[in-house]
Amino acid sequence: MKFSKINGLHGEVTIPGDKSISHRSVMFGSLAKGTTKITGFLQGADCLSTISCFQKMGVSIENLGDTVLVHGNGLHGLKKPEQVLDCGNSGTTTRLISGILSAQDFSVTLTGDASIQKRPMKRIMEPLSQMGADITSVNGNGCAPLAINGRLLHGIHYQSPVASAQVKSAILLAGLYAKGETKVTEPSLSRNHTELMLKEFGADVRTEDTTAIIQPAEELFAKDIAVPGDISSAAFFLAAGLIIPNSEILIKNAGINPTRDGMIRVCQAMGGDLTLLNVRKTGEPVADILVRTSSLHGTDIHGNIIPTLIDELPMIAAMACFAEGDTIIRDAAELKVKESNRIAVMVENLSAMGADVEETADGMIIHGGKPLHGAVIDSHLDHRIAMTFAITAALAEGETEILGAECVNISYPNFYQDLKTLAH
Ligand SMILES: O=C(O)C1=C[C@@H](OP(=O)(O)O)[C@@H](O)[C@H](O)C1
Ligand SMILES: C=C(OP(=O)(O)O)C(=O)O
Repeated sequence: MKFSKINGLHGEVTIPGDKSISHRSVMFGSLAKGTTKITGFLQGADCLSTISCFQKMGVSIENLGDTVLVHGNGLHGLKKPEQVLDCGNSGTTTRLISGILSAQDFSVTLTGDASIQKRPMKRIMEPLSQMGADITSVNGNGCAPLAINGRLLHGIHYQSPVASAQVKSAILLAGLYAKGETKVTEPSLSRNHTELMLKEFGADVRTEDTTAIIQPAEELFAKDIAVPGDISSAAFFLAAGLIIPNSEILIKNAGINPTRDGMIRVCQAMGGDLTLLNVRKTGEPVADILVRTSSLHGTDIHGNIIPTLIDELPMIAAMACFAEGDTIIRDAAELKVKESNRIAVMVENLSAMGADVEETADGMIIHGGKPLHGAVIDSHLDHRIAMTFAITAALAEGETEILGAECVNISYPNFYQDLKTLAH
């Protein structure tokens, strides 16, 4: 797909549903008694993989488009699937479902696409095994396919070496079924949707500092969920509105959970003109964000803020190319184990466009201010990389071609249409 310069963005864009919350709504709804009505569900390929996995385990799920009805089977109502469960491209599906499956009374094999089969699963296999789970990597490489023989589990207190909501959630979900209390302490707080939502479904879960604590549950109960817009999807238009000259856009319905709002804080620290309007609660806090073209300056991004903007770092790195001075991103080694190695892929592609950017062991240094030119960009079939470069191309001289651009269907199927509408 080919992209070129944009002279300004104007108008409004309504952000599609949050991917993390959409996955969890289907999972927790499937384990609850009664019907969970989900509105604002993200119809991205990852969330459809989650629906398909639970349907294969006997849960009746009606996908009506924006609304999804999950007719839950109760905490102990999943059935052994007849086929292998295919998690597609979704790390969230693979890791969270593993926590649930470790405690069922059947065996199952989980797999996914070529990218999923390279992503690290030891990070969940180790703590789940400590809880008594029987979970193995079929090829012995610590990656999917995973063979899980459901077992009786017991609670643990796990000190996670990484701030990862997927690791934390896998353990908490296993903890729903375990004997005794389960605790997860992480080095800094990752997104807390599992804790907030499981509580709404009736589980006894609480947070103390960076420790999440769950008690075993007898039942979960259906709960209607209004999914807020995904701040990680909004991030592309936040950046675009700030860096594309002559822009003024209203980004509607963005979730602003404090464990996810690092992008907003970084844009402000760089001198971005952002105004949060109509701040409200639809389960989680939500706002409309007014963005205007701004002169940005470089910043230092490291420490506890990293998990709150982990998926936004590719876009932030590209945005920093248009800021005055240096932007230093540290403590972000997790980027290497996403859908692609997002440090290497960002440095490779930004450099191809003429940017002055250095790869470091746990991040990047971006020397802003160099004019960019069009190039052929390999998305490595990573949706965040494709969207980042569709925006970056809007500021580059000449044409940019993005290979594998259709992979945006993972998290934002209408992304290119929305960009086109704002550009007119
Ligand atoms: O729990 C979640 O929904 C997610 C957690 C993050 O992954 P990690 O837990 O691996 O950091 C994030 O990158 C991913 O897009 C979604
Ligand atoms: C890392 C991501 O997702 P997942 O881990 O669910 O594949 C992402 O959406 O950027």
